[in-house]
Amino acid sequence: MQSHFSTGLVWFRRDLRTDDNAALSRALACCDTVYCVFVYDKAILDKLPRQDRRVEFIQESVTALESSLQALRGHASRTLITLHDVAQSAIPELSKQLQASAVFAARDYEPAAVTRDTAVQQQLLAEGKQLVLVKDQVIFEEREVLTQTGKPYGVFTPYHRAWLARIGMELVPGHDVGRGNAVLSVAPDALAQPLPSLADLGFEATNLRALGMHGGSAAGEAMLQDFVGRMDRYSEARNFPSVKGPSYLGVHLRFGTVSIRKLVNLALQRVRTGSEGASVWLAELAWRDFYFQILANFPHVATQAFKPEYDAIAWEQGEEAEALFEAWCEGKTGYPIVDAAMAQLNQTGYMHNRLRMVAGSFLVKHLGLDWRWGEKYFALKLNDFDLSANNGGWQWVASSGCDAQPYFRIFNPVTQSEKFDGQGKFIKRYLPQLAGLSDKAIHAPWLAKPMELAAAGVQIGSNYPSPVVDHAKARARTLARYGFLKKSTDQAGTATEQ
Ligand SMILES: Cc1cc2nc3c(=O)[nH]c(=O)nc-3n(C[C@H](O)[C@H](O)[C@H](O)COP(=O)(O)OP(=O)(O)OC[C@H]3O[C@@H](n4cnc5c(N)ncnc54)[C@H](O)[C@@H]3O)c2cc1C
Repeated sequence: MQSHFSTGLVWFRRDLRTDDNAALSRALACCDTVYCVFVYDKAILDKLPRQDRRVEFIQESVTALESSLQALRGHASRTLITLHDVAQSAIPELSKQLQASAVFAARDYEPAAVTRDTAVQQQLLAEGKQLVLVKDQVIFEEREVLTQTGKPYGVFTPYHRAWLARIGMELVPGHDVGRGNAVLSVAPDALAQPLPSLADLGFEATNLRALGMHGGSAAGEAMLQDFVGRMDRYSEARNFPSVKGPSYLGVHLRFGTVSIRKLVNLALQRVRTGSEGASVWLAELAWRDFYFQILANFPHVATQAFKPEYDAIAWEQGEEAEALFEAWCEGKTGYPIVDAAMAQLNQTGYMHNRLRMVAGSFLVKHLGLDWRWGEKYFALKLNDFDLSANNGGWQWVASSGCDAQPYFRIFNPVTQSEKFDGQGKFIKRYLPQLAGLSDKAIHAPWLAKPMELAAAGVQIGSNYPSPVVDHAKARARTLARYGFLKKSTDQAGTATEQ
């Protein structure tokens, strides 16, 4: 395979930064001239609603990327070519126009991206050009951490141990982009169009800015710095949705406005000084890699259960099921912790991890709905939506995934609410109509005394819904629904509740 090219093209996708960027670094190292492009891919964008926080985040990130490339080049002329087109055909076309003999990009592991990249590669090969895909999004790819018999891991704990052992005592090496000013080229005049605005792309502004969220690597760095001071307390704080416990970096990881290696190295340095919080956070970053390798090694999970026997579950169907689904999507189930979680998702595009588990479990194990319905809704709404982690999370709550919770473990939404939002602070933030209820009543308002409800101005069935299902009955139905798995998996034992 050729290792030196006169002209190369860097195709930015989920790596919208210059710092520690593997594709950019590789292109700078082996080309005499390097062009850069970002494609607003119509194959993806045309399917999205016209207001989408992710598109706004990307648009801001692309603008910031252009500034970073100009800084790297040491010149304020247009460096990043942007296209609004179908990437699969636009990239080979552009490489022809630029006479680039190689296109460099960070490897993407999602099935649709793999199909697109294979098609691009074939078109380039037909022209005698190369598509050079490099690892950037993950610490270890799907064949890098394997069991002793050379198989992919399906259980997290031994994977995590092997993942840490593979990193060893060193920090994870980064990617140098120092040669930028010598090799980066300005965009040719014909392609040096102004960067498209949101309106140019056919999208409308969302509440992203009002939420204080910004795209771009400077915003990612600011968020990281904000978290660094909290990292040591992560293990205690991360479970309580009203507390600023997690990093909120998911969306920056999704679009590559932070480098995963930088995060892992920061965590590793803290772990080595004995920080429990850093160790737990590092494990979350390993979960991210874990689900990436699950999707890459077992691509059937994108549409089917990881454990095939779980595809035989008979989910609720029909009008009533659809009405329950709608109530869940809109945060009108009558269970405050679930409804507040859904309100957080709908209003901000973020949902706290504990609540993703509780709201997800509620959909599957209280409403009896197919986990894929919930997965699809999260995919539409989450700013940090990532097929591998979302699918892994949903298959975890549905018990159909690798290393998932056993099917007979059913989160009790009221107990979860009492445990993780004891004073109802989170609930009150998203369901202000319940703000007058006591710490005890807020978790299950339908059980409150009429006097307390009246004093708090809460009318069940009017300004707050009655519960759409009864917990005990729903639980019994779920145990029956999953019951046929008892023999085949031999995992049942005693039914437990969390
Ligand atoms: C049903 C369900 C759906 C989910 N969907 C997504 C999704 O679409 N995208 C996504 O990134 N995460 C998803 N998660 C995992 C997790 O909830 C989010 O990563 C986390 O809440 C993001 O917030 P944060 O950035 O503040 O995370 P932090 O707690 O600060 O963690 C740091 C990073 O570690 C990674 N991470 C943390 N937990 C997990 C996990 N369980 N699995 C994989 N990676 C993890 C993420 O990249 C996260 O940004 C899902 C979990 C569940 C239960």
